[in-house]
Amino acid sequence: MGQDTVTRATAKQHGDRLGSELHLWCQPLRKLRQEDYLSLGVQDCIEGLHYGHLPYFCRGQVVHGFGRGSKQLGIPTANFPEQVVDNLPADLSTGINYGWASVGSGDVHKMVVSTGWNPYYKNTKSMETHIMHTFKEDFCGEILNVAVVGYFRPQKNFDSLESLISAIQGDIEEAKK
Ligand SMILES: Cc1cc2nc3c(=O)[nH]c(=O)nc-3n(C[C@H](O)[C@H](O)[C@H](O)COP(=O)(O)O)c2cc1C
Ligand SMILES: Nc1ncnc2c1ncn2[C@@H]1O[C@H](COP(=O)(O)OP(=O)(O)O)[C@@H](O)[C@H]1O
Repeated sequence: MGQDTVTRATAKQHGDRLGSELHLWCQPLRKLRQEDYLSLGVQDCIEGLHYGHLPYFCRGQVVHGFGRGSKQLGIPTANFPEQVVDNLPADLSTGINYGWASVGSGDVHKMVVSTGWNPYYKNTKSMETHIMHTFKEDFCGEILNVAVVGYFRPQKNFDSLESLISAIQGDIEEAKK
């Protein structure tokens, strides 16, 4: 299946949800070569299309989370509001995914995103995105756009904060490949 097929299928699948915004998301995917697709998990995308959940596009206004990302983990994560989390499709697995993100109409960067109940903290369901970019300022209140293109692993419990941090850093390294 060629890359145009993936983006057309994606556009058809998600067109109603995102309307005219969608073509913006197809651009970074189109620029990639076949081997980049595979390393980014486009095989996952292709397989995901059969199951109807990947790639998954969503956007929402960034809200404050539980205030632990920067302070406890040293890894800031932008939280989606309840409406976005509550409207995630039932067939989108919880766990750790990766893909692309932009803030407002800014540049598109790689990202890792964690969706679920954070077994280490046992909180309410959240969807938290770490964008692999250094921002000059906090962007709480701005619109976050994400394109989830692949899946890494389920959320896990850990016996120490250090182990949780090390797992997240491993995900970030994996997403750089
Ligand atoms: C890539 C990534 C992987 C994560 N993996 C887990 C996990 O396996 N288990 C878990 O309890 N939380 C996991 N988290 C969620 C962190 O616990 C969460 O981001 C942290 O609690 C900060 O939340 P806050 O921004 O709402 O304060 C992960 C977060 C990211 C970005
Ligand atoms: N690279 C980044 N990825 C995600 N959020 C970032 C990043 N850089 C700065 N931020 C900011 O940090 C905030 C998240 O910080 P965090 O400490 O996890 O707090 P909270 O739990 O209150 O959301 C985001 O809302 C965003 O404004």
